[in-house]
Amino acid sequence: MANYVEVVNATKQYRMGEQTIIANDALNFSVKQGELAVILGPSGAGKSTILNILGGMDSPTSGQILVDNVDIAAFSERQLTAYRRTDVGFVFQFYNLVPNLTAKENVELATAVAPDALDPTTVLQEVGLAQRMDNFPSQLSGGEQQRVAIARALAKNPKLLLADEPTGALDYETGKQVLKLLQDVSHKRNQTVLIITHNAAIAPMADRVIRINDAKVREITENQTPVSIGKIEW
Ligand SMILES: Nc1ncnc2c1ncn2[C@@H]1O[C@H](COP(=O)(O)OP(=O)(O)OP(=O)(O)O)[C@@H](O)[C@H]1O
Repeated sequence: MANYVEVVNATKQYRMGEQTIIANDALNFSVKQGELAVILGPSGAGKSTILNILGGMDSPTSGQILVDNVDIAAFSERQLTAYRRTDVGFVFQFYNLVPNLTAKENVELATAVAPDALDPTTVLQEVGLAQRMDNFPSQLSGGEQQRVAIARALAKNPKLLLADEPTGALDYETGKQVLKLLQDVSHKRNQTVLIITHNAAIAPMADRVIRINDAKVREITENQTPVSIGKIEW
């Protein structure tokens, strides 16, 4: 299968006065369509930097970022805005839902601007929230709020689903349920999913594990038989 995401010599430098910080140092990796990839590394390794670049929220200093054969590193601001709106679903650690909108309205907010959007009700049913659509975020548990956030990301029918420490704010069991949902989404819908985490224990659930440390890719492993999240303990 062809590569769907291809990161080629991607470098990101930040200038801080006299100092230059290299957050990503010539990263090379690829992800195939429908794969669940985990980008693993300790704090400060450069994970958020590359995820933000893949999400069109930042651009690399040099290198190519091919998504579905298009180099988004060469995009103008206007093209990046369109890319963020239609091609990327983002899931954050702290959900980032709009508090005075219901679960369904939060999803509708995203689908309203996405041309290939899916039906919000159907997607909310799929993530197990059929009974909670008219609830506000404050009436939902952390795990349920994260499901709304995943539904919001999925309903755009994005090319990429990106998740930044999606279980960081959740307890162990709830975190596992959210990871299972992301694994199901990837395998059942052929949705390409990238998760960044510092939790090495979840690596066996991924089709591909990209280990990053000190701004560089250190190791890439492909799991031919990813483990169901239910079988992983940490
Ligand atoms: N806007 C910025 N300006 C300057 N330096 C930055 C900026 N963003 C990130 N960095 C630096 O780049 C390096 C990589 O940061 P990044 O946030 O990508 O790491 P991370 O692996 O996501 O860490 P964490 O798990 O703690 O979020 C760090 O040294 C960080 O201080």
